[in-house]
Amino acid sequence: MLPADIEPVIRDPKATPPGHRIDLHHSMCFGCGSEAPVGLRIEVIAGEGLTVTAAMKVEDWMQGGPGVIHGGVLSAAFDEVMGTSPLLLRKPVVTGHLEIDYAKPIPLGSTVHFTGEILGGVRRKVYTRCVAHLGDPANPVAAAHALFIAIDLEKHFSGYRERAVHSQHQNGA
Ligand SMILES: CCCCC/C=C\C/C=C\C/C=C\C/C=C\CCCC(=O)SCCNC(=O)CCNC(=O)[C@H](O)C(C)(C)COP(=O)(O)OP(=O)(O)OC[C@H]1O[C@@H](n2cnc3c(N)ncnc32)[C@H](O)[C@@H]1OP(=O)(O)O
Repeated sequence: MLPADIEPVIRDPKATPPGHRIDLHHSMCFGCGSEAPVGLRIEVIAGEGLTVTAAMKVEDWMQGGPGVIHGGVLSAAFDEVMGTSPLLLRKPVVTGHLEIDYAKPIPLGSTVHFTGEILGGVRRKVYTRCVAHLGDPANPVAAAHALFIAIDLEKHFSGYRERAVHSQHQNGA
């Protein structure tokens, strides 16, 4: 999936320091928003270099097959974790392509641990990967690759902002 012309990218010196939450999105986001009525509420933590980590408790409402997580919920979680990582480059992005390998069923009640990293970039394209496990990094339960495209925030959302759902505490993103 990685292109032949992929180039190394460099963490921005002003990026969120390792160990701190990367918190530049909005509170009503399905993936990370603390005020979204339904959502994953994932906190993505900056790691060293081009890495991020996150954890997500698998709640009953995330059920797909009996007793296990729905694949789309896991996909959304991967999207959130990997989509936040380009903020280490101080680049806001949207998802262009996302692919998941589901290796093992993930039981309700478990905690999924994510480790993501930026692999490189080409022009506006940022290539990432992420691995998920349930506590033992040597036993992954799923893995993902995704391509994100850097955007101009104002331009990209200009035609949609009047539809935005706002929290009671802010005017929205
Ligand atoms: C403080 C402010 C707070 C505001 C917060 C709001 C947003 C913040 C955003 C991010 C920051 C924070 C955290 C993010 C957290 C989670 C992430 C979740 C992300 C999502 O869940 S987001 C929803 C799903 N996502 C979409 O809603 C995208 C719909 N889509 C489009 O909006 C356009 O499609 C777009 C913009 C992608 C491209 O359009 P465009 O016209 O700008 O550019 P263009 O087409 O030229 O593509 C440029 C280069 O990407 C290549 N390319 C494009 N698409 C490709 C594909 N699918 N496969 C392979 N390559 C692809 C081209 O081939 C070209 O490559 P090359 O350079 O080689 O020519």
